[in-house]
Amino acid sequence: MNANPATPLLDTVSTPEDLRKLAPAQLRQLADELRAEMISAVGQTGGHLGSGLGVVELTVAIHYVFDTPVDRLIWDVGHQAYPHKILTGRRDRIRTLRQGGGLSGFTKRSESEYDPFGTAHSSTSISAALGFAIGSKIKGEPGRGIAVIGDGAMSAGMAYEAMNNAREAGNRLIVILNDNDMSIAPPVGGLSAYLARLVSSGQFLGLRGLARKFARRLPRPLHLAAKKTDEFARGMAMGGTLFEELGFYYVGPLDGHDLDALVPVLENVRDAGEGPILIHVVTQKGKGYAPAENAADKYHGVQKFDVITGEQAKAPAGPPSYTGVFARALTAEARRDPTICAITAAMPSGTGLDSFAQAFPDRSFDVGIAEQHAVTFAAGLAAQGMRPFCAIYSTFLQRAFDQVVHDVAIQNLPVRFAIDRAGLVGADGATHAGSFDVTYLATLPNMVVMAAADEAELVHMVHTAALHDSGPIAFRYPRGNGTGVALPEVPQVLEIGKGRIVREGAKVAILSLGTRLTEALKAADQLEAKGLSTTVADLRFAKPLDSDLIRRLMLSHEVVVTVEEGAIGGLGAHVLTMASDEGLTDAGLRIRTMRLPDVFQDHDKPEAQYDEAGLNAPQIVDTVLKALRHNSAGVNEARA
Ligand SMILES: Cc1ncc(C[n+]2csc(CCOP(=O)(O)OP(=O)(O)O)c2C)c(N)n1
Ligand SMILES: CC(=O)[C@@H](O)[C@H](O)COP(=O)(O)O
Ligand SMILES: [Mg+2]
Repeated sequence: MNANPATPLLDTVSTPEDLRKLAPAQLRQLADELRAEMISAVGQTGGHLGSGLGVVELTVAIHYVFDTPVDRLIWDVGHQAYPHKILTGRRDRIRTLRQGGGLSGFTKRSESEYDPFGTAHSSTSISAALGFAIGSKIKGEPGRGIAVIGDGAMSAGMAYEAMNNAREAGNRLIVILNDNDMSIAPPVGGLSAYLARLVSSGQFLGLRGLARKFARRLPRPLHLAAKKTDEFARGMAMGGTLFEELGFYYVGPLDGHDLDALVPVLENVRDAGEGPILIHVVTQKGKGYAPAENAADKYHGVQKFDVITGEQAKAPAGPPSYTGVFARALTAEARRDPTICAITAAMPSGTGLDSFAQAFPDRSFDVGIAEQHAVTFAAGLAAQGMRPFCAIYSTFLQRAFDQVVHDVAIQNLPVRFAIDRAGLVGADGATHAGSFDVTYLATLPNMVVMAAADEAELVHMVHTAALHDSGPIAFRYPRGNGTGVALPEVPQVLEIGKGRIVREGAKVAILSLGTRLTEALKAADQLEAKGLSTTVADLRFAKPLDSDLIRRLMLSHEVVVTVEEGAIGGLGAHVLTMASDEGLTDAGLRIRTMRLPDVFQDHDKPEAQYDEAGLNAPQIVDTVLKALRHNSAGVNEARA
């Protein structure tokens, strides 16, 4: 018991070992203190709030009952893991969340032994937990795989691939379905309706009902043991659930905020003979904090906020967000063209399609966390003569690469890809960086790949994509706000594969793709101040390249530098390939490609990330100067 009641219990709990010394009766107080600490911390840092609030009791109960970190606990997506981080030795750093050098906003192996697996992209937890479970079983080591997965994450196919394979793990795999009837937006699809039926069909299980139902689900020896408890009553048979059909013992639904129900069930499950087991807990996203409970999005992602009022810090009024510009441009296109429709994979607000859906509910589709399905669904729509816009963050589109190749590019279907969060995204870090879309798309035959240099260009690209019926086309744009440039009254149709000269010079040419254009122009000013006349081109297209423009600049300038917000294999690679194919590099032309470094960059502010990546104006200037200092011995000083 807590020696000094005046001391908050949370102050006595640094790790789960400390937690497990508490009496069950103390867990309620601990959970309340944990919730308060999380609200206080996120009020100062911003981040993901609603999800973590909903799993405070679950976090306490899991660490209380199971032998973490020997039992491998994996939080699907990981955005709900702040209470987990506070209870696993990171309370002292919780106010560094999502800041440069601070804690990650998701679970991360390098951060703690209590984070056995990094998460952030959804629906990976069951597969990973299965891996841990089978691994420890084969090695004869103790330890289970415990996956906590949300109802939203359960809408992704990968979760079923894992469950289909789970029988191998026996009782070493435990899946806890955290059903709060929310994704980022309200959940969609048949699964959501099914879970709602499960929850509504049986009352929340109290201990008696649980002992009854749970006992019925256990293999005979344990069933008999359960029979002895004074709680046991004649069991009621629960109709076979989807999960039981997949080979899981289904336990639930139970109240995920009731520690008196959670702890005994988890203890039973811990000691159960067979498996795998799926425990269905029902929680409330935003639980315990009225501003979150009352918000439509349950405060899924928040800015810093006043914990008393819940009022979030407002970003200073500035240029419109790229997301908002995209959504308004697409809505205008859809007014003009009834075949235009839009698809999101559970990110209606993040992609701006929530506003599109208000205007065109019958032409807007939220398919759940199902990017692979989203792409092939779009391919089907396109094959049927619709003009589908698939709006998926760059990083999440990675999950559907084969669908882009196999179902869209090979068939040359006119699917439009609106790729938001292109480039470095800041606080979400490496898992969410939009680093690879130019690399993985511009390599595909038939694909057209555009990158908007500013919000006016984005309007033109939405229009160009809307009218492009001869095959797939993608346009990318970053997280955050535009440059403040005036938006066009009338969008232009851009000529496919044609870039534009933004600034005329003579000695140095900077070939920019996307929003690095601002830094390229700053660099040109600095180079001009050093007497180096600099041309700046906005190539607009990574594929097809504007070969005429690039050739002309290469034949008339001494140094050519490409700059892009993407990894190797993107614009620079294509320009170098074109130059070498045409022998343009034979005459000693100095070409340098500037791109994201070959590392996964941690979270920080985007401007700091681009500084670290070496893609800001001073680094562009430095690259040019080093290229000009290239000495006759052929040793490139740039490497020095
Ligand atoms: C592959 C992928 N697509 C989209 C997202 C964006 N995303 C983050 S959390 C979330 C909703 C998750 O819902 P749920 O699993 O129910 O968790 P909850 O927030 O309700 O706790 C989504 C769509 C993601 N992380 N990964
Ligand atoms: C956890 C998750 O994957 C999403 O909530 C993501 O963090 C949203 O990113 P944006 O904040 O860029 O919309
Ligand atoms: Mg949910």
